[in-house]
Amino acid sequence: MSDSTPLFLGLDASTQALKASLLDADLNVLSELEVRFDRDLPHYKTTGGVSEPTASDDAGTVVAPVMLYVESLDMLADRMRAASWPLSRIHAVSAAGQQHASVYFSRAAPKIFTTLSTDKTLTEQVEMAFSRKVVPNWQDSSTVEACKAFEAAVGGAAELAKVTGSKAHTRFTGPQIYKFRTQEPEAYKDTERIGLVSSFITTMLCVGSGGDEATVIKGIDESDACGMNLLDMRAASSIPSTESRGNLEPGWNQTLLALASGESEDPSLGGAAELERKLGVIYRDAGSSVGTVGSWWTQRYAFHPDCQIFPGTGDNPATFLAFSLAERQAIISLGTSDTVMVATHQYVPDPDFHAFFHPARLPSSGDAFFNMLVYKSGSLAREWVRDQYCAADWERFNADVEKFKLDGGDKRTGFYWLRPEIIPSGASGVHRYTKAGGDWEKTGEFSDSGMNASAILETQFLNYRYRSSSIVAGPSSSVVDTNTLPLESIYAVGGASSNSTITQTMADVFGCDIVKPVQPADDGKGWSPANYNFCSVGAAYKAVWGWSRAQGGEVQEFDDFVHATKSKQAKKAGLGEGGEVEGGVQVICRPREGRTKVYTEVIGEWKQLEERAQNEK
Ligand SMILES: Nc1ncnc2c1ncn2[C@@H]1O[C@H](COP(=O)(O)OP(=O)(O)O)[C@@H](O)[C@H]1O
Ligand SMILES: O=C(CO)[C@@H](O)[C@H](O)COP(=O)(O)O
Repeated sequence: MSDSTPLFLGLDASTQALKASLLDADLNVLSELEVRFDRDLPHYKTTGGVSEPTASDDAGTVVAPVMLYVESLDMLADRMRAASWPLSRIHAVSAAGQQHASVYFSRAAPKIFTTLSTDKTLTEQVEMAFSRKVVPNWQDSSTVEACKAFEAAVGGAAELAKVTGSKAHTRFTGPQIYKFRTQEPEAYKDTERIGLVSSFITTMLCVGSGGDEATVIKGIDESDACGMNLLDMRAASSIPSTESRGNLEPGWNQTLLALASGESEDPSLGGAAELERKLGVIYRDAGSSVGTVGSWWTQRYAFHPDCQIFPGTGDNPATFLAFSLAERQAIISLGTSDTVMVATHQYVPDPDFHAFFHPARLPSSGDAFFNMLVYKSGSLAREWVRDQYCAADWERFNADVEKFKLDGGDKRTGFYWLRPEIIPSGASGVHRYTKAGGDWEKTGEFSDSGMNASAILETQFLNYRYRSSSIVAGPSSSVVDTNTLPLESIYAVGGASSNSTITQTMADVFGCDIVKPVQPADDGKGWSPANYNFCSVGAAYKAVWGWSRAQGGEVQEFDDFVHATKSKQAKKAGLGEGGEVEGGVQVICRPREGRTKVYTEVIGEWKQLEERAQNEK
């Protein structure tokens, strides 16, 4: 790499850390850095990135101090400089932020953000730029009343999902704004703008001295806006003439804005029109720059004055971008919670899961979306089974999965909802069923405790397969076809994807390949697993895509751009494809002969049992 080649930065402001990835124009990840909130900024006294609840907090309140995020930016910038990252060669930056969480800018913010001194840190200068000192975290569940009001306003959970892509969720931004406006009307009045974490980081990248007060606070990315319960995602043609959604396309739903802003309760707060103004523009083209890096960054850290800033997006949309999914491909993240993301060209709203706009589509291209399923009972539930029944040992857990996996004989299944589950909604408790010839019967414990290991994995993957089938079938299909395999391949990521018994079971249940991304090894002698932070890397891919478009070359769809650039990357590294590596992706598990049939035969009955278990006390 010569000393003048352009570099690109992706940021990920997630729950527990602010992370950065440095890439070159061929999408090679060169280096990564992070600031971990609990460890590196202990004076904010957070645990897992969030504050201890205070006596005055409502039940379920989970927040973090906004200045924690500001100070993490100061610290990250210092770390990038200390690690000798060539900041002056960074040509474009894009950020990702934890979804749903909102940041409240005060009336003083535009002035503060355009009159900063380079000699001082952000932390020393911007405290008064926020009308709310805390950021409600995505784990917050204190807005149950607001959620009820949101669903009632449009005719129920299914209707709200049709309008906004999701039923009401306590963590979503609309219900959070409703709560803030109700509990702190004066602070709401003093709020100039409301952003998401992604738009807040994007804004902070543009601050300095001498900028334009009117535009220094940036708008909200269209894909991230889908996590707010405020954006009307319906096609314009399907909106009844009696409903309006403002001037933008797609735009904020006016009924929901009126509700969140308390239009009928306290007109002095400005109603829907004022809330719409506070939310600002929606960026429809994530590959179009929102401005250049602010003078605070150029003067203090020697960023190049032409460095372009691209709209920030949510952490899940950014992770989605790191994989450029084709239709019928999915990402399954086996982390603390399990998350499934499936790409689709149809808008598939469903109260069980979330629909988002594709986070990097050309305005001229057709519809593109992804659906996301979020499960609380991911690794924590698997760990519980391991600890209760498998001597707290993954090796033993794996051996039990193999020994007791379902076959053509006696059947058993279990549901392990240790905390109230998201899908199916509100399901809780541990429920086990067996079938030896006749009907399924509820049982206390299985005849062999090792059966729990296979039961939990099989039930989790049958669940993900069943819901993936309904996404792939599209909105018009009322019956889920469980005989057809929904997916062609799955990217497995997250901590538990290192366990090959788990990924093999996933391959068997879904009947498709499980893959992982690879990149040219540092020694140039082959491929190595891409173990980078996919979220900040996905954000950086978007910055490279947007920057390349601005260079006047051929305008490509994001996914085509990433595929073409990666093949170039492989060619440059002298690496051929073939064998287990194709398109920068390595197959790690293939379904075993005869195994998928076992699951296809049982999935219908399994679904009925899931409904039964959901209704059990
Ligand atoms: N060998 C393994 N087998 C199964 N699960 C594992 C294994 N190693 C790690 N995990 C699981 O991975 C989880 C952490 O995943 P990670 O993606 O790091 O989480 P997050 O990013 O959500 O904090 C742990 O809770 C653990 O149960
Ligand atoms: O709420 C959701 C998705 O709906 C979470 O996935 C948040 O987006 C936070 O993610 P992390 O900070 O844990 O990565």
